[in-house]
Amino acid sequence: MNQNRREHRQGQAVVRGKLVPTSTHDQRLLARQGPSDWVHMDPWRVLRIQAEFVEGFGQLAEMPPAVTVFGSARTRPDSEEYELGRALGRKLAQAGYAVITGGGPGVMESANRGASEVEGAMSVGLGIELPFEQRMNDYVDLGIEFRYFFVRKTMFVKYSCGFITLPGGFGTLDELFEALTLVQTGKVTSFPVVLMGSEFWGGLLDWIKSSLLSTGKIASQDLDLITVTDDVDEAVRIIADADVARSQQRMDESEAAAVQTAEPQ
Ligand SMILES: CC(C)=CCNc1ncnc2c1ncn2[C@@H]1O[C@H](COP(=O)(O)O)[C@@H](O)[C@H]1O
Repeated sequence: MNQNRREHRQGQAVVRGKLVPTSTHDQRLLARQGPSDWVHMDPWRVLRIQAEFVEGFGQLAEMPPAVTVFGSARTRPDSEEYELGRALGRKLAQAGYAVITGGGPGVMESANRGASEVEGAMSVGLGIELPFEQRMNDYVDLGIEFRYFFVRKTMFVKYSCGFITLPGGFGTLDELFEALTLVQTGKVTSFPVVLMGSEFWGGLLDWIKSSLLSTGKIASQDLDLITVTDDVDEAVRIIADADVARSQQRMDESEAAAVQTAEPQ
């Protein structure tokens, strides 16, 4: 048997050899030009997208409180950043959090690896179908493969109580700024966004202040949405403090609702 045949994961399926497609589901969905039969299939595609949401929600419904760790797919296992991600995954798991990543290599692998080293902890990978071969890293206990980036992103936000971002490239920046926009616009509340690596992120923060803040593109309180640290313990503490604040807020809200119901109309 040929062990070197090309392999590709499509949702729950694995295809090999000549069945490996030349494009991904995301690419086909986003392609605006081309034969018109693709366009006519879009309404049907919605059902597949819907199924992906159903599958994701179903698989993740029983998750304990979780934290998502983002960062470069290209970080090497012998680097300091990898060690940082591994230590972070371990500390988050020791604090009782499940660790969610994109399930890929680099920082994702390091955080999953750290979590997997803690007895009883849960290490989750939410993978994405990409045009080139890749596989879920070995340290994932629960792995779910998504066809569509936007479905996967919903899962990261819905099932975690904060994001911690290590150094990364475009993918990491996309995830970081999406999280910040959701918090800034009040779509999610009490949701900490922590950047680890002050040297790496320093330049971006300077630019945010010198360009975005100084020209009024963001408000000064928006800067408070981001915390930068090099300390793994501090990163975990920020997440845990926000958790306490969120629980308190929920208790206050349900008490207020109970008082309102009890009051005579
Ligand atoms: C070697 C290589 C590039 C593999 C790519 N394999 C991947 N597998 C899963 N998630 C990914 C992958 N690449 C990018 N991402 C997503 O984008 C982020 C990293 O992108 P980047 O390397 O910073 O821009 C991750 O947090 C992840 O959610």
